[in-house]
This record gives sequence, structure tokens and C-alpha cells, in this order.
Amino acid sequence: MLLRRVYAALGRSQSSALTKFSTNLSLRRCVNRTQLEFRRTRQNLRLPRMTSDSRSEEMRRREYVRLPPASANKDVLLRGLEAALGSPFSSDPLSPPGNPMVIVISGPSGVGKDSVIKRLQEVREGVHFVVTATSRAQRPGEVDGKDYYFVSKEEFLSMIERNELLEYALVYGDYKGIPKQQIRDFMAKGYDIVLRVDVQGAATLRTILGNSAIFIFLVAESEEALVKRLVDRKTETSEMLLVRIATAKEEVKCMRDFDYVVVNAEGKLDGAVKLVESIIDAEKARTQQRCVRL
Ligand SMILES: Nc1ncnc2c1ncn2[C@@H]1O[C@H](COP(=O)(O)OP(=O)(O)OP(=O)(O)O)[C@@H](O)[C@H]1O
Repeated sequence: MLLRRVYAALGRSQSSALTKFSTNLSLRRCVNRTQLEFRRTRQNLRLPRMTSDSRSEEMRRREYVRLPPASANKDVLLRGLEAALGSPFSSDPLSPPGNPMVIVISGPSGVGKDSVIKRLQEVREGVHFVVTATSRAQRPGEVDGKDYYFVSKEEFLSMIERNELLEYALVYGDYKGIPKQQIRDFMAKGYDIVLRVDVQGAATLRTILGNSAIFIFLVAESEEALVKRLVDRKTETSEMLLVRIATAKEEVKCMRDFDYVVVNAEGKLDGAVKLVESIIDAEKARTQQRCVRL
């Protein structure tokens, strides 16, 4: 229909004249393509050949729609083009609205998950880091609703029963889980959601969310760098370090199950955060947006 209008506005003679005299190669290609598409559309839709009635209607339209010359006043030219096309130009955005998304950040212990997320929240607006619910006792200095949602074991079990958790795990005798409602609430406000889980948690989330979420695997630049970082943190005993390092060696093998890998190199935290931001931006530019349903 639109192509027919264009043809009506141009008229066959003008159309071929445009093709003949256009020195702009891309415009010529565009015109050729338009003509080809018009022919194809006609064939695909099996549009009826013009009857004498429809032909006279086209003739009438050609008389009414007189395109102003390109040298005309811009407003006049725009109105003329709109009239020829039969509808006003819309100022609505042409790109799809960037859906709020769920970003799962995982990686071996000590790689810098907390550091990257903390920095990401400082430099980027519209990102909500989901506060995990836990049945663990509150430690001095921890803030309820900021570090964790502290709930009793009974409360946690009833949350499981009511299917209120996206994923949960029993870690050293304490429950930890991701409340679904918090994700729904913030997504409804347009926030992108960041989840921080260990590698096993990420595998569970992949089963639940499939490709609707983005999975990012954080790594250090080398095994040696990771070990040094863990040692420097001075939060683990030698035995705990041994377990964490052995686990990390296994976890790195899961990298291929993730969508992206981001290197958090020594002293280059901002570089890693920038790359995470670029991933989010690129995902927002996808023509086929991921869509999380909980
Ligand atoms: N790019 C970096 N360069 C140097 N040190 C870093 C970098 N990123 C993080 N660190 C440091 O490494 C240590 C571990 O970081 P962090 O606690 O964020 O890791 P994590 O992956 O959240 O660990 P865990 O899973 O054990 O909680 C911290 O002392 C942090 O300050």
C-alpha cells in the first residue's frame, strides 16, 4: 500500500527519471530495491492487476498529490511528503524499548563479584542489586534490608512453601535465597536486576531462567592472580583457602555455560565494570530483546 502511494506520488515517468538521472548511487539502489520490492509484494500478495476503476483512482491521486520540490521550505516539503504517503511522520522512537533485564554475575570465590557489583551501582543508574534473604543471624555492622533480609528459619521455610524464592540454597546450615517479589517490583519500575550467585547457583538459575537472563562469568587474569587476591583478603584460614582454590579450579571449567566472560584484572576493577556496562548496553540494543517472566 505504502509503495503504491510512493508510486502514485512519483508517477511512473518521474520514477524512471529519478532512476536515470540520480547520481547518488545509494539512492538509485534504494529506488531499484523499492521497485523490486513492489513487484515482489505484488507477486507474493497476488495483488490484482489494476482494473480500470483502480487505475482511474490512481490517476486521481496523482493529480491531488503534488510533491513540492526538494528546494521548497522544509515544513512545506515535510507536509507534502506526509500527504503523499498518506500519514503524518511519527516522532515515536523507532528502536524497541530496552526491556528491564536480569543480569547474573558469578565466578569463583575472591574473583571480585562484590567489588564489581558495588562499583557498577556507583557508576550506573537504574541497576538494582537484589538483596538476598537469609536465615543466618545478623552480624554486628550488618544492616537488615541492605546486606540481607534477615528472617527466621521458619519464615524462610514458609517462603519456600509459598514459592516466593527464585532460587535458594542451604549454605553451611543457613538458608539463602532470592526473593522473586523484589525482582518483580524493581523490574516494574524499569530497573535492571543484578543477581550475585556462586557458580552452582548460576547453573540453577540457568535452568530456571534459560536465555531470558544474561549470565556473566567473572575471572581473574590468571589462576595465580586469583590465589594472590584471596590470600591478600585475609578473611580465610589456610584450610578454607585450600578448599576455595580447589573449588575455583573446577568452577573455571563452567565458563562456557555463561553468555559472557569478563576479566577482572589486578588493579583494573573499573575496566571490568566498563565491560559489564558495555554488555548491558549491547543487550539493550538487541532487536530480539530478552524477556524475563517470573
Ligand atoms: N580488580 C581488582 N584488583 C585488585 N583487587 C581486587 C580487584 N577486584 C576485587 N579485588 C579485591 O579482591 C578481594 C575479593 O573481592 P570480592 O570480595 O569482591 O570477591 P567475591 O568474588 O565477591 O568473593 P566471595 O565470593 O568470596 O565473596 C577483595 O579484597 C577485593 O577488594
